[in-house]
Amino acid sequence: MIRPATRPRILLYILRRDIRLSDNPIFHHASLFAPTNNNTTTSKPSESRDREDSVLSDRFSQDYTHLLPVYIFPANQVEVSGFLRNSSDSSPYPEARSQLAKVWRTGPHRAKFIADGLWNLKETLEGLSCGSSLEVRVGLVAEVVEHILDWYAPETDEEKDQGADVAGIWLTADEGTEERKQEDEVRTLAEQRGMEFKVWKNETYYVDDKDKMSDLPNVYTTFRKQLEPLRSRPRQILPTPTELPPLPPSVPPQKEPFEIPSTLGGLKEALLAPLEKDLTFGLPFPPRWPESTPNAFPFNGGEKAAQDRLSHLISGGAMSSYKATRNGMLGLDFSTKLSAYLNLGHLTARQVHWAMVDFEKGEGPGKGVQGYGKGENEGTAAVRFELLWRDYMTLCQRKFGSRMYQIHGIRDYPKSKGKGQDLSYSKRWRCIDGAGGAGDDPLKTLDAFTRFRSGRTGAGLIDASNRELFLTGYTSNRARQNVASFLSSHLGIDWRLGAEWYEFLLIDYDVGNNWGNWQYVAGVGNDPRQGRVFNPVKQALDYDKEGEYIKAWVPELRGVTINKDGPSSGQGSGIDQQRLMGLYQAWRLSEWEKEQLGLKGLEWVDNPLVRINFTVGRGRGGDNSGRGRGKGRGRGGNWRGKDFRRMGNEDKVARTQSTDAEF
Ligand SMILES: Cc1cc2nc3c(=O)[nH]c(=O)nc-3n(C[C@H](O)[C@H](O)[C@H](O)COP(=O)(O)OP(=O)(O)OC[C@H]3O[C@@H](n4cnc5c(N)ncnc54)[C@H](O)[C@@H]3O)c2cc1C
Repeated sequence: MIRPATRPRILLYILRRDIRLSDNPIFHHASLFAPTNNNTTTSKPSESRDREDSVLSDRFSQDYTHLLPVYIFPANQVEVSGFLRNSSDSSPYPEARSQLAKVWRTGPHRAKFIADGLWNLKETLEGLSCGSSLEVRVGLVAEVVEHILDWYAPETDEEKDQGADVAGIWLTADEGTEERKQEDEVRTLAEQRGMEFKVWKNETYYVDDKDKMSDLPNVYTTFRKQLEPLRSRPRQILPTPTELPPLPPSVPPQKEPFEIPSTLGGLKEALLAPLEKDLTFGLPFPPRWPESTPNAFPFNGGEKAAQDRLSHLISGGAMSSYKATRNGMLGLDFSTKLSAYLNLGHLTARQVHWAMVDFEKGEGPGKGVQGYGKGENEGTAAVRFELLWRDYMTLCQRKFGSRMYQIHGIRDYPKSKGKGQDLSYSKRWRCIDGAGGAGDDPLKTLDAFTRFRSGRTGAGLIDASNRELFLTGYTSNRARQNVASFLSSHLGIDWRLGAEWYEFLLIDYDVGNNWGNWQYVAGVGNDPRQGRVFNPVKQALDYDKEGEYIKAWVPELRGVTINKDGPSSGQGSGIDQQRLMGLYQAWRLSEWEKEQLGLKGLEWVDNPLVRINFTVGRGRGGDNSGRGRGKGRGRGGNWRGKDFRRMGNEDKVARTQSTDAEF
């Protein structure tokens, strides 16, 4: 049928975790429908590499006159009651809380970061001066899409002449099970109405050339070896559009009973209002910001902020020194802090790769920085290695689907005599509903989980990390590994509670990366060396050598003096390690010192959840063999098995007793 040229043909673009204009296949393709279609690229070296792969060779049967980009806050994942038009209205949706711990699914830190990203994109689109913009909606994704389609659907002949057709719906693939369900529902709507429907590949991957998930190895190292050398793998990035089809002449409003604020401040307020009704988030002793402790993640969300961060990492030399600093816990640049930008789609891993290539070739910013123009260095190689971990966890999400969220994880246990897996081989967990088979008292388990969340376990490193996470939405990879190991191994608590808590708080939360990493550390995921346990005292000695991180976030312990010129216990550092023991676990301080520092009577000092008996000093109780030393991705320095053998010759501490949770 030939339609009148004036009748708008709308392409509906449902944005999800692809909140950027650059290296975005949907915006790139939509730009081909722009009225003048004279797209040019920006002149930055890393953005000027046109791709010639299959994405660009797609041809579309439709042509579109208008582009309607819509971002939807999904009501099952983000609490949307703050968007209600009238305070007397109530939300038609249940609260967006997690299944087990019933905590919010999206906390304040991530909510603000998402809002920043949306506003930045909206302003960027409007800045193109071609009539484009971004619309924000709240609700269940399929319901919102249906509302938009219904609003445009003509009911009378007159409307048919004046109206517009939504002729296609595009969105970017996402691997979570809920996201896949959304996709299916929207596909059904599109098919029912005879529209074009296309799910575009998620372009934030570093490589992603695995189409058959049965080919994905269950061990990361095998996967990585298939792809090495990593520097030669990534595809080119897409040019940034300079013109897009305009918004349709009229745009459906947000469905009642909600309304969308017209400013960034208003958007944040609406997102935060329900969360701020209880700022303790259910904790009797919520962490408070310690005086003079800086935030290690003071960044705003958005494509511009992501690009600024990337430039800073390259020009300031942090990318090149990454290998040496990545296990840090304090400060701005010990690691890239790009995860949130990548996971919300403000940046792609390929943009990171090509920016590093420019540096390595001496073509982009960073002149004068060590390694400029000298090819791949230890730091840039290590960043690529980690970006591939991100791919891998995301692909595991695609491969294993809902098994990522099951208590027994993705591990294959032997078949039982009848059918199915014989789960008697698997670990028993302490659960807050008592269903984990550990014979625990659910109330005590809940109490321990509450203390864990509050940063009041008595293990300094764990408490510092959990307080930091609560207050900032970020904590380092080193700290995350210890925290996850502590909850799942030392406390024996259902690791999924920890994963839900992280989902609530992390700015960089990503379904595959969060649940995959929790499984990995809890020993039910794809770690080929199962049963590893991180010893948080040993780890603190290795990575918080002077206790600065613990003191930063657990201010009650700032009075514990560490003699830097004292006997070094053979470490040669001059740090008195006996003193550190009291910082790493305050129960080890003398009664006199506890009294002096006002620590007496604090539950986490007097009754820690776990007492890790640990001796410092060469040759005391340790096994110097170095057997079983951690290899691979820097997860070493941890302890394996019941006897907690020393893992490396460099270790000067030995654990003399096994630990048991004291609850
Ligand atoms: C229990 C636990 C939960 C985690 N949850 C998440 C999560 O929800 N989202 C998330 O992005 N990462 C998660 N991680 C992985 C890792 O801790 C973060 O990616 C990293 O700390 C983010 O900081 P960064 O960007 O400075 O990382 P960098 O050290 O600078 O690494 C560069 C990039 O590589 C990727 N990366 C690094 N380490 C990992 C890893 N172990 N697994 C997958 N990708 C990695 C990230 O995209 C990161 O931005 C988790 C790790 C653990 C142990």
